[in-house]
Amino acid sequence: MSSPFVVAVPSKGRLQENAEAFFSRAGLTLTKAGGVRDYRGTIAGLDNVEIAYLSASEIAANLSRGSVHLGITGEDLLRENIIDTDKRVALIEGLGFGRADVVVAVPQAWIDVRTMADLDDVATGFREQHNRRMRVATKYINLTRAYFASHGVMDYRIVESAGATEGAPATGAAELIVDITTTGATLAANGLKVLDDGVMLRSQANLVASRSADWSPQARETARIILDHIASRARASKYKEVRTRFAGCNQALLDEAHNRFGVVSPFGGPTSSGMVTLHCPPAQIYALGSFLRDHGADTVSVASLDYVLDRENPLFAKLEAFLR
Ligand SMILES: Nc1ncnc2c1ncn2[C@@H]1O[C@H](COP(=O)(O)OP(=O)(O)OP(=O)(O)O)[C@@H](O)[C@H]1O
Ligand SMILES: O=P(O)(O)OC[C@H]1O[C@H](OP(=O)(O)OP(=O)(O)O)[C@H](O)[C@@H]1O
Ligand SMILES: [Mg+2]
Repeated sequence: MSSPFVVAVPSKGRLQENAEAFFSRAGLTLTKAGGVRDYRGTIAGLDNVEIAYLSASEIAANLSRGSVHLGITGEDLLRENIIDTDKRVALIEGLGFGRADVVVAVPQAWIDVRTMADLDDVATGFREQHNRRMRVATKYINLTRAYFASHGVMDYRIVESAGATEGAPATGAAELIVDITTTGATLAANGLKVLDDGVMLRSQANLVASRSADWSPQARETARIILDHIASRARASKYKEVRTRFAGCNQALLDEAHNRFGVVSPFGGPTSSGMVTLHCPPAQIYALGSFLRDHGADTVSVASLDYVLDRENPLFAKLEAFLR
């Protein structure tokens, strides 16, 4: 038997729920043979695929070392934990959940400090005045070093923080912090503010591929099938299906609909009786329906799409380009 194709999925919390829902929408049902406490699973109908339930940071580590082929984890963890991130892993697709900004935050009481340049001034002054460097509490050590260096801030030192980072300035453990924020509630509760140019990274959960996994021809074929499911669902959710039939429906009208509303006609132009099926971005549905009626349509029907299977698979194309 050949070695399994491994997909790493977050093992707890919001990321797990969202990741399972994401696979399920793509028609891929994850099942745990041994119940909720099992840390191995399968995908219904896909033999030789193993699901590994791991913490989000372990997923980044496993992708880096190649012990899983695909995984879902946050971009922040990838960029922090993998040197030369874009050489070791490919971020195939942002998934729209697990959103969090990695930010530089200082006490609100520092009213004159609004930017990284202000912070640089304060850092220099701090060192002269206190004879030691200003401390930054964070678990994002590599991201912080790179970002501070890119803004020319040198006079600081990092205090590694495992948790409750936002409390560090109040307890005197550090002068400022770098951490993730989603709603801003935790920063506000701790009397901190984000610098105007202090957003280091806008992170979200990504579908990620490992360069150093065992990419045998069979593994590539499995990836193609999984990514084909995902791409067909992604393509479907970008459009609604619009159908109509009226005598005045012609190619010129469709060209105008394409230019004005971003409509595509996947099955070609109108038939001789003016019947046509269009795909239209959801936000333009009403505008398109009005346009078609203005030009003679009596009825325009609009339906949601579950899957659109195209010959092209942009996600697999991205993986192939990365592995080349
Ligand atoms: N409000 C949030 N709190 C924590 N993580 C969040 C939040 N919003 C999004 N995320 C993302 O979720 C990921 C972290 O998930 P999680 O806390 O489960 O992983 P972990 O750090 O590996 O686990 P642990 O906290 O047990 O060490 C990161 O990519 C992070 O950006
Ligand atoms: O901007 P906000 O919406 O307030 O979210 C940010 C906070 O949420 C996370 O902690 P969480 O409570 O998830 O616990 P964790 O640190 O154990 O992940 C994160 O570590 C921040 O502290
Ligand atoms: Mg966490």
